[in-house]
Amino acid sequence: MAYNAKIGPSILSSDLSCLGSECVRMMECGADYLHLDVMDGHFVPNITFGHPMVECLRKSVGQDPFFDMHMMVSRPEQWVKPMAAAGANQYTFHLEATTNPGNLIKDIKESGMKVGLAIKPGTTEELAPWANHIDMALVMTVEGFGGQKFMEDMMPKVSWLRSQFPSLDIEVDGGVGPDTVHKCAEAGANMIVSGSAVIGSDDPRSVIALLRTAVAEAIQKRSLDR
Ligand SMILES: O=C(CO)[C@@H](O)[C@H](O)COP(=O)(O)O
Ligand SMILES: [Fe+2]
Repeated sequence: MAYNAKIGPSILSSDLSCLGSECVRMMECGADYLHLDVMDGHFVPNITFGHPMVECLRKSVGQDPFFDMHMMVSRPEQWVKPMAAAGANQYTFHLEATTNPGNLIKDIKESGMKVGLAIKPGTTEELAPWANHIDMALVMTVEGFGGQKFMEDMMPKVSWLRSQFPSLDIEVDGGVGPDTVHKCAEAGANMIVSGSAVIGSDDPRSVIALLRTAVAEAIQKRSLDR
């Protein structure tokens, strides 16, 4: 079991006029990484930001914070090099957005980034053939934008992936917070994206600690059960 509990606030839920200081605040509150949602208004209905913003953020927060780029874009191939140059650490693309995942995985690795592969709620076992070639699988637990209700019916997908790929980093994203994290952790997710529940809280440090404890306890229980 090579994976750890990691908590990544989705900074889209923060005051976007202060993104740099919000990123720093999340890291100071104990975040393990930062989850940055890129939406192009085509693959999903909303628009957020692109690589110029990531470049500014990297300059503002320094080299340390790990940027997990959640690329909710059509044609993810076109942003690999710009995102790598801007300072992204992991490029998480959607399986639904490409006809050639193998080439894209290769390009991402050659650009020096880790590879994340995301699936929308309607996509299931299509991820499996790629699981041994990626660093992380992202199981979406909402459709398309922040602040929505957690889809518990995605948990069998997480459990199945965990049973098949015992060492893979598995991330969940969408509606995850103190009320829903236990279900994710028990199913086998170890990377937790949380936007509104962390950033909207008066005490983000405590929420991050609670999320991490829930995942760490589930990991420990799983290792004892083996
Ligand atoms: O990718 C997405 C939404 O599509 C997310 O990263 C959300 O931004 C998470 O926000 P919450 O649902 O946790 O508020
Ligand atoms: Fe996301």
